[in-house]
Amino acid sequence: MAQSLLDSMPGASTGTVVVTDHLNFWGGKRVKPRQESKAEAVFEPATGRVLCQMFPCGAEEVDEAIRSAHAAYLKWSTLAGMERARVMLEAARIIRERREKIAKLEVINNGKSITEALVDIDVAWQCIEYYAGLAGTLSGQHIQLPGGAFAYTRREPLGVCVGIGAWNYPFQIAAWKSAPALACGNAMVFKPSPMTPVTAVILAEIYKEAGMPDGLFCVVQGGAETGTLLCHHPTVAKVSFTGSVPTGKKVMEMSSKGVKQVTLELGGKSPLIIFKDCELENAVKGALMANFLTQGQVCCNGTRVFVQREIMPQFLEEVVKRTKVIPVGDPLLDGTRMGALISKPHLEKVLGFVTQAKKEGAKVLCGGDAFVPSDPKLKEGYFMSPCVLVCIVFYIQSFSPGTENCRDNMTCVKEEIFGPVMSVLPFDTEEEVIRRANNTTFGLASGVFTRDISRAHRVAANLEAGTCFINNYNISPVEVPFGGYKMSGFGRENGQVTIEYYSQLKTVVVEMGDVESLF
Ligand SMILES: NC(=O)c1ccc[n+]([C@@H]2O[C@H](COP(=O)([O-])OP(=O)(O)OC[C@H]3O[C@@H](n4cnc5c(N)ncnc54)[C@H](O)[C@@H]3O)[C@@H](O)[C@H]2O)c1
Ligand SMILES: C[N+](C)(C)CCCC=O
Repeated sequence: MAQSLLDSMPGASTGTVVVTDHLNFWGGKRVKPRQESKAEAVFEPATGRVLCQMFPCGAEEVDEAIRSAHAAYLKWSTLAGMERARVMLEAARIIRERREKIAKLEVINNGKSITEALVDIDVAWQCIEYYAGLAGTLSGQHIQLPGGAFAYTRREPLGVCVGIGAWNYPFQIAAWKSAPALACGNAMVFKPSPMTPVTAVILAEIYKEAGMPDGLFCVVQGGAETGTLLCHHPTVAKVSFTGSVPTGKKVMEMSSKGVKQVTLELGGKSPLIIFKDCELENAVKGALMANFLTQGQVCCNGTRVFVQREIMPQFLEEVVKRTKVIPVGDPLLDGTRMGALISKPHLEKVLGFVTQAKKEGAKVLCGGDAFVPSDPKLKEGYFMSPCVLVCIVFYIQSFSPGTENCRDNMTCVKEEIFGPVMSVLPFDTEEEVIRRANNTTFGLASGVFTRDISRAHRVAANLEAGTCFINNYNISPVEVPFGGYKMSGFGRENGQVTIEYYSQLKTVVVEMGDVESLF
């Protein structure tokens, strides 16, 4: 069925696709929803049109999906790593072959530009390929003990893992969670965001087509209620969650009841520090990459841009000049660089942050307004113009003039906006900027632009964040671990280390002589 949906993609344009296929998947097939009365409309962000209905799964459906995943796990986990790798490589090949069609569907459901969606799909198959490569390398240790006795360790899967995804990278998040899970011999039940239910089920079909046992990767649709059922289910061994901090806390609390392992990939308010000795053009490009991918709806975005005072005028001039010419519009057109935000309420929330920033004394240097493209079919879309705020408060009574705190206390500098809004702040010294950069409860990412190699590594070592980009931003190859410090979460996705988050170690102790009993 997905093939028929994907087959309609080459000719598809914004405003033309309607998805009527069932979006649940377990037991090796799409499953008709049972709670039709609970339907929720899913919108195409670029047009505001209804794309499909999302029917949340109830307790019976969640249980059925988990039982189907468990049955598949019993088969899959007995295969050798190399056997699992072959199937995963075939899945990666199929995704690569259908990348344009999957990317188009992702754009229609999410609103991001086709240029970015193609990269997301490429990252997804690369991730599956990477973990296929690791599947055959999973091994334990051999430990020699006195008297010829020995012990060895086995790296074993956890069982049925749950993946819960956010709406900003729907297909990629499903791949980032499932690839390491399946490589280790687990099964996964994945719940996409209710706002982007469409493409995870395509991944499920591709996994099946590649040769995975029925049920190995299941998709259940729904929101908080369905997520709660998944976190409480006794058969589930682990929950890997991507989303906001408040929901992450709930997931952790629910999972703790069943002593389930948890990975939390949460929000951020990451600092990007630009020193006066930087290569300015690269720093400007880095700041744009740090703020405007996926309409700014990226967890690791460097939204607090600290610029050393001496280069502030040049930096602002260049960053504003380039922000003003970002082509915003139909996300399916090759020339578009910024599409639509995920929903109308989210767009209003982001615009509200800009209004609040103005009230608190920030200056809007460009953008920050709702944007209506000239194409009539996009009139109801959720577009806004990318915004640069400069957060310098001189003589506002409610703040202490002349101190750094007054700027850093603005709402736009403290809270995750999750939209195309860059806040620029001046700084003077390295010591000061590190203190201010770390003055947040988040710790997902960070960045530094400088030509001074010692300073770059010193700053990277002192920033409290899971990632520090030196002289670039938002580069995350699948070989490199990704995850947060502080309230941005724990556990990692990507890289070799993630194998540890989807497997457990068994120790086997072997006696070669007689038992020496104390009794
Ligand atoms: N660190 C990362 O890798 C990463 C990546 C993408 C997004 N994010 C973060 O995600 C947020 C935006 O995404 P969002 O709006 O989808 O987040 P969200 O927390 O609202 O929802 C995330 C997922 O959790 C589900 N959910 C909601 N309530 C639940 C509950 N009680 N139990 C179980 N599941 C529940 C949702 O249906 C959705 O699938 C931002 O804060 C962003 O920074 C983080
Ligand atoms: C691929 N990026 C741009 C690093 C985003 C990772 C997922 C975060 O929202």
